[in-house]
Amino acid sequence: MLYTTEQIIEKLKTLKVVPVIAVDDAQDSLPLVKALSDNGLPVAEITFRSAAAEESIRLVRQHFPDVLILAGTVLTAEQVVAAKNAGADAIVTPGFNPKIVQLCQDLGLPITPGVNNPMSIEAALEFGITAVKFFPAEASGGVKMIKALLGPYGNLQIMPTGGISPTNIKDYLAISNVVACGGSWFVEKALIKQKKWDEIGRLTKEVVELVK
Ligand SMILES: O=C[C@H](O)COP(=O)(O)O
Ligand SMILES: CC(=O)C(=O)O
Repeated sequence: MLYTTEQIIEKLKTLKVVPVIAVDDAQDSLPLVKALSDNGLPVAEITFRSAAAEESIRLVRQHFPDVLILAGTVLTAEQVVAAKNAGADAIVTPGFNPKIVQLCQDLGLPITPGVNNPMSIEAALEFGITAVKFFPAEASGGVKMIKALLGPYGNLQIMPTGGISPTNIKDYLAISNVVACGGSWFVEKALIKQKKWDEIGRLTKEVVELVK
């Protein structure tokens, strides 16, 4: 089913954490998403940083119909179409690309574009978008920068990503405009490569407990 942006944001608010993943072998996405889902995180941002992204989204959609799938690192129109056809619930981009935003809006596909300054935020507002990714969060000034941006742009709903870890995630989530944080520390490429599903499950449980 197609969710609205509002429904996606509501789901993200309950989940609080979004695993940002890149798998080289699409088959790995199944035990990976099972480890996440079984341990309290039925969500994955599957990024087009690997050639296996489209197939991974398709497999996860087939095997885990209830898992929220965000397609991440979407940089081209072709990737938007591929992600939609494979069954992604929403598109996430690292930066603000008006062509990608327009295409998603034309397709009725929710998009959370990346912003990290007033200029990109105002570009998003021009498209009627108030739910944004703040990327790269830590390198762009982190919690301090978000608080400064919320002065003029107090109605934003924000998903910080980039440099989030167990040591700072609670500081981000303490800001009421932050709906969820993206992160890869518990789904690192090395863990996936070595098929450490139990370890990923353990780390997932840890982060779910941490943000409760
Ligand atoms: O760029 C990487 C992803 O957006 C997630 O960031 P991270 O690896 O710092 O958690
Ligand atoms: C970082 C991010 O938001 C992305 O790659 O989509």
